[in-house]
Amino acid sequence: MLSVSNLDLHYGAAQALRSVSLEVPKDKVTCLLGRNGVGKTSLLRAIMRQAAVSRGTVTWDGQDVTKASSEDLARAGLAYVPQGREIFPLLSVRENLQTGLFVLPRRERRISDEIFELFPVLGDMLGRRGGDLSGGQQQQLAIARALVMKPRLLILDEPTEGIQPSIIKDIERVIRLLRSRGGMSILLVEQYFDFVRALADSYAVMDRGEIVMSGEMKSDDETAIMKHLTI
Ligand SMILES: Nc1ncnc2c1ncn2[C@@H]1O[C@H](COP(=O)(O)OP(=O)(O)OP(=O)(O)O)[C@@H](O)[C@H]1O
Repeated sequence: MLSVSNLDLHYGAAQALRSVSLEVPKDKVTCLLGRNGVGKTSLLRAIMRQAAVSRGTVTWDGQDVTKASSEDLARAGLAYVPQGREIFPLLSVRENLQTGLFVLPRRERRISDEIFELFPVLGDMLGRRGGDLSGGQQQQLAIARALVMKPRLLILDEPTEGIQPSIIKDIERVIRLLRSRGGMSILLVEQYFDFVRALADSYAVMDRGEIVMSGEMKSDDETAIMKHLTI
């Protein structure tokens, strides 16, 4: 389980996270919701040690990882798909996928067939340059590259952003499959509530740097959640 307690994060004088606490239970899908600019990405970057916190702790399976390196976190089973995907545009699809292999023991360093069962389109495009893929295909590649690492926690930052509906459906199908298979926790950041409604086991809503609501995903809470997502 990932456990975040009382995180504060500042950009200069501006405070982006205010005593944020969040739990991501084992083998469940937890969704972090909130409007633009409320601090969702900052929280993910703090967890992944891409941004320095001014207070608070992050533990993973009971170990304090607040000061671990990004590489240690990857080896400990955390994989992060950032917003905007950040695939390598000049590398081929195969080479992009191979960049995820470094965290695995040497004898396990191969891309499993399962990746292409989840994302058949990537199997047809192995030699294509990442930068030549459509936005939706790049998102699939970014998720696949994270899955190559065989993570125990998959962190996805707005995977539906700017993606066409048919590929959103594909990504939803993959998350549903990973969830039903077990062995992986998922932390999904979204603004698009319709996407998470049926996928999430639990949720947290952020507003202005704080968690303002959280709990199990129940239809009773939808109206209150929506209030925080609309302007
Ligand atoms: N590197 C940075 N330097 C200064 N301010 C930043 C930086 N990154 C984010 N911010 C500010 O911190 C606040 C939280 O931003 P953050 O990106 O975490 O929000 P978000 O909820 O993920 O929004 P979005 O959905 O647009 O990504 C915003 O006011 C943003 O302008």
